[in-house]
Amino acid sequence: MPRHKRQDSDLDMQAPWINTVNLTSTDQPIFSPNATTVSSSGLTRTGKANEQQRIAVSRESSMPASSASLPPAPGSDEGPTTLEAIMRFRGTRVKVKVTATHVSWKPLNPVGCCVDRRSLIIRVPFDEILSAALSKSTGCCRPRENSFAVYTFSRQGPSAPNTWRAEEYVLSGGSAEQVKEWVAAINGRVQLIRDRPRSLLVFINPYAGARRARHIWEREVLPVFQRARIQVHAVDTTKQDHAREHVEYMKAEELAAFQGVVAVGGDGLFQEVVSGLLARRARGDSAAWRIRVGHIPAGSTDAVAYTLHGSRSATTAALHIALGDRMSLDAGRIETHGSPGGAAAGGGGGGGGRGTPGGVSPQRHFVCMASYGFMGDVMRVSEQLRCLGPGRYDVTGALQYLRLASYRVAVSYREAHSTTSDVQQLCTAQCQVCRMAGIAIDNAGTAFARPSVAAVAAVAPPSANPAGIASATASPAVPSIAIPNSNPGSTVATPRGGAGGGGGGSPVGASATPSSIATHRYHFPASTTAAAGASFPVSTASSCSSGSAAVDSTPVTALPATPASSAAAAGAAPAAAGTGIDGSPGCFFRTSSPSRQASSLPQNQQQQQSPEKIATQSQPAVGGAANGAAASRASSMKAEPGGGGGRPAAPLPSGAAAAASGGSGEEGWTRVEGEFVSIMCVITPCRSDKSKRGVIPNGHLSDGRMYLVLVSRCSHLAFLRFLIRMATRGLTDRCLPFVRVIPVTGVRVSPQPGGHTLGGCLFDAAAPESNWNVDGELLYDNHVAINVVRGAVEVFARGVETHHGGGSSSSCVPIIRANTGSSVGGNGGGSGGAVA
Ligand SMILES: Nc1ncnc2c1ncn2[C@@H]1O[C@H](COP(=O)(O)OP(=O)(O)OP(=O)(O)O)[C@@H](O)[C@H]1O
Repeated sequence: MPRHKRQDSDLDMQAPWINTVNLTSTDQPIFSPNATTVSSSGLTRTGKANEQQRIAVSRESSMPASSASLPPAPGSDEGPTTLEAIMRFRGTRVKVKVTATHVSWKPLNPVGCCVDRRSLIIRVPFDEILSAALSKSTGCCRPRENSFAVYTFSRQGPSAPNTWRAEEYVLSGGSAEQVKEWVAAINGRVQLIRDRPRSLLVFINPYAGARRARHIWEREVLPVFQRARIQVHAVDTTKQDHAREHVEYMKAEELAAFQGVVAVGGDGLFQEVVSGLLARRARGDSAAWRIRVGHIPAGSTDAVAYTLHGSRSATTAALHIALGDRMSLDAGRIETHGSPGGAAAGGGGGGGGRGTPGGVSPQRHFVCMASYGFMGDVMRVSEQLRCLGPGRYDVTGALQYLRLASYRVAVSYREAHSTTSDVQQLCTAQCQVCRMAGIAIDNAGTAFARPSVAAVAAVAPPSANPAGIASATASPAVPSIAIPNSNPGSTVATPRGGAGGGGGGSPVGASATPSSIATHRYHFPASTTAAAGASFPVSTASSCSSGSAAVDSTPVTALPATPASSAAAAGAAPAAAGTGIDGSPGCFFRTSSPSRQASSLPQNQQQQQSPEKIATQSQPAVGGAANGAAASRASSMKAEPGGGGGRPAAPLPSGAAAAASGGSGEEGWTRVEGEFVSIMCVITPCRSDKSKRGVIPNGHLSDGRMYLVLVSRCSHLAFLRFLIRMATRGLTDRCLPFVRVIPVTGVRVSPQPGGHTLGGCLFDAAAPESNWNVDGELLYDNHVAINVVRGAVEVFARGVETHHGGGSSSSCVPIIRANTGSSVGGNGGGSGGAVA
């Protein structure tokens, strides 16, 4: 057999050297300061440490050109050099070193003027190495024999620091024995790194994007996984919801065999995997907690991968997975619950298995954005034009721009705490905002930092897990808002779902009445972000005045959601304590119509004043009475013609009044009603090719907040400015006079009677309402409640890195290695990492 053939097979060998190296004595563990005790014979007691020991020993016994345990360089924190040898790299003699943290080499002698010396100076930390293997490469300047490859990656430099490419550095040693020794040493160290996945379940959507998912998988991803010695179980999806159902209903022991689930496709496929995992967790399956999710971008938009990695490169995403990156990611949970019969309007009778027998409010999760209005319209039409491929979004975007419909909607939101530093700090790999948010909430009762099964059960539909409800009630730390199911017949229908009639849907049913569900709420201080923009005629007042974040453990009655129940509560309520208008503390506040408000506005805002009406209230929610009072006050204020506070008002149409009570009757909730071109809930920065900095550049991956973006009815020119702003610089509060960006933790949206207005030349009578576009998937019920689930899933990602220059492969700022072990600076990082 030719030599290189034999070397080929070495790639798949799992540390063959372990049982063959002759052990001699040594007195210290070499590769990890935390290694286990070394016995007098030089043998360590655990398998893991055994490897270390053998590596340590082997370097003494068989390295002709090696020098053992050199003293650390002055000022070095990398420990002693454990291996050293003279080898050849790209035809040049180099001195190669292995320390506790990295492998490095540099030329021994001055190189010729035609050779870039910097390209020969390489330093690769172990946690950036996939593996080492006897080299199978042959080439004009690569020796066939006695060489080995170090598989790692490099960053593309300042222009695209977050786009990585796989690298293979080939070093040739003096003898076959020496080369094997080095391969063993490097692999032994790499295997000590925690959290590297060993086995992955992979879903490939062959129809995603430009239908290149299979190609991308085979050409770009599989080679990386092979280099990292990851076993894969790949499944081609055959229908919509295939991945979700597979993940949700596969046996627990089967799932437990994997460290992660990877979606090769678009955002929709990723969302399916997340939904499947969360559904398992809601059922109390603890195995689902340790499963990480990865996204290989092969879809049309790929906002998830772009947001997580700052790049849309499939190789980059594969490398993040292979390196075992780990971080928590917030998800938005969107529940439909409002429109009688509306949920079924999408057809499909259950959307390929997403139906919910028993009429439980169906849930969807998103990790980028849920949007109603413009984006929903774009998605609805583009789903019918999938034959155009990814370009369909441009076509339908242009059509919807011409149409420019605005929709009458009531929005209630619960504002989140934010500080000036929060809104100035970008979410990068070492994001302090996300970290501090976790700490703050941990201190407040370990509520969100790592949601317990009970916490998830508490947000599940009531009868799905009665025990979960009990847990939530008993634990004051669970900050969930229970959404009563007011629409027993509601289902989510999906565009391509078959007439499933609910088959395969979540096996839950609703039996508890809203009032039986005890919930607990956070109280956050008033938003300084909102306060900073005082010229916008929207009240920043809310009941969030309790100072630092704290958990209110007082059970409160779940909100009435139906117009009927809200109206009843309103009628029974005594007057509430809201006083003062336009700046008066703690009371209702409303904006007047553009013409009435104009005199009190700055010049630029007079031109394009939004028509929405705002009602907030700040008195504590004490159940239906307060809610009703708030509703009744809000109703009268909204109908009041003068725009000032406290004056008598004509009653609103019944629909509007009912909607007011549903949202504003609770402490900390603000209600907005108006005509909007677009409503978006953005939970992460939401980066994509179309918005490279992100829709919300200051959004965070795991801070427990999302951003409510309200775009009021405006002219075509104004909306074009909005689109350009979103694509180039991203959105901030009041970046345009008709745009609000509000950090929130909960949102409820109800389309209002009055339907929509077409601002443009295209008439679309079939769409009096828009649709929710949830990370690229359509929802067919427009009455929704959206909440943040902090740290809902763990993903194979580290966040966007900040480039700091430098010439080697590691040219970015150091990353918090939450996923790596011991000497690489790891700080632990959750569960699941297995060391072979
Ligand atoms: N084999 C299949 N046939 C039909 N639909 C599928 C199949 N596999 C997955 N799907 C569904 O197709 C939808 C779109 O898939 P996906 O998100 O992967 O691609 P995309 O829409 O082109 O990309 P993006 O979401 O980034 O725009 C998802 O709802 C997914 O559930």
